Amino acid sequence: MTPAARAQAAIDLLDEILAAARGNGAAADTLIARYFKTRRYAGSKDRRAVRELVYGAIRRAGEPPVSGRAALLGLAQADTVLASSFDGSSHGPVAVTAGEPVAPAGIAPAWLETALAAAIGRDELPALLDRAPLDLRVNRLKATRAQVLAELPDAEAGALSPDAVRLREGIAVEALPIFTQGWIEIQDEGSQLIAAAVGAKPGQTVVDLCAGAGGKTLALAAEMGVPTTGRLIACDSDRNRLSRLPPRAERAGAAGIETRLLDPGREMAALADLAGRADAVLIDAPCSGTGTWRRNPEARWRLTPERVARVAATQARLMDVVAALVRPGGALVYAVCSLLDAEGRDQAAAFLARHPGWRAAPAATAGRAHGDGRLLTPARDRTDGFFIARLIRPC
Ligand SMILES: C[S@@+](CC[C@H](N)C(=O)[O-])C[C@H]1O[C@@H](n2cnc3c(N)ncnc32)[C@H](O)[C@@H]1O
Repeated sequence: MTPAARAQAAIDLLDEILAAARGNGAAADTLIARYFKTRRYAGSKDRRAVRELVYGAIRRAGEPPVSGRAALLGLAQADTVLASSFDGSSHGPVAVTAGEPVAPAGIAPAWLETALAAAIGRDELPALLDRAPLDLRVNRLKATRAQVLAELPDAEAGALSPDAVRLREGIAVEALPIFTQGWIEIQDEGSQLIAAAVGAKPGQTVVDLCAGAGGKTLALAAEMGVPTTGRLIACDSDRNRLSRLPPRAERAGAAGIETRLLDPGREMAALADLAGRADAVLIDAPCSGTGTWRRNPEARWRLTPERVARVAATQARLMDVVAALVRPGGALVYAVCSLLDAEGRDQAAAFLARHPGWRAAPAATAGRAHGDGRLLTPARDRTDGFFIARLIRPC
């Protein structure tokens, strides 16, 4: 592909990504993969170059641009080579006309910038869109961090989690023998700290309420040394996600994890037998994902105040419902990969106000104190953005 043809491909993709953002369609990565599936003439260098253009344009535009072309013209403002590809050549973008819309540069839609700046300060906002490193979690059930580092000469030990290994450059981790043998999982170092905040121990009963495909469940299993005399119960309302957990657990050597599919709004129907019996319950709650823009920068084009309010209502409901599972003196660990106070600090404070006698305990050693929990941010902690609170039921 010529540079101009690559630019036109990026414009077409950006149009698709914008339409998906408006209509709650597929993620950018999925759309890019689909696009190239039907364009076999594009070689690996073309794909990489188009992807760079697409993500560069997405990262640069805080507000959703009016079109893919406006997004790429915005990126071209600081890139003369890209600007010169708007030359009207065949397969390339038509030449620029006077007064054409150009997407303004920005971090996020204005309402989100204001809300995030209130939580973390304006200085930290640009790092929300940095390129994320690739973090791995060493599976203690199968290997030590020293063994994994010996297999990955370009990796370094993570600074915050004892199991973290960080790669500066993305590599095809899933093709590595140490992956197929279950020594490692792909997991952001901040996510590893959420699992650690649960403080799960052998012999305990631990519930992972929103386990998804089990990223944190497997970290909990490694802490508990499964199989043990304890119980680890992974739940989710999404059958597909939850069905991906058993094969991962098998690879990780984490036998004995129970899975339970929950009916949203009727979660306790499947959990009643555990009432008052859990040493710890982790709610890795569904959230707006404002802390993960390093990986999904177009997610900020999808958010609306109404969406945040909806997800916040679900978070509060889940906390109230499953508090009943926690035994006296046990812990409810609440976490979101969002930096909005409406989903983090304010949720923990409102829960404590609604549940007299419960108290907040230290949730992690990393990050900064924020209300009744802790906040991890890309700028200060070099992790995705998270809020974590550890709430203790009265004895
Ligand atoms: C942040 S994700 C969890 C990620 C997962 N813990 C991990 O480490 O990979 C939130 C999860 O909450 C689930 N969820 C949403 N509503 C739920 C509900 N009412 N009960 C249980 N899970 C729910 C979603 O399906 C999603 O998998």
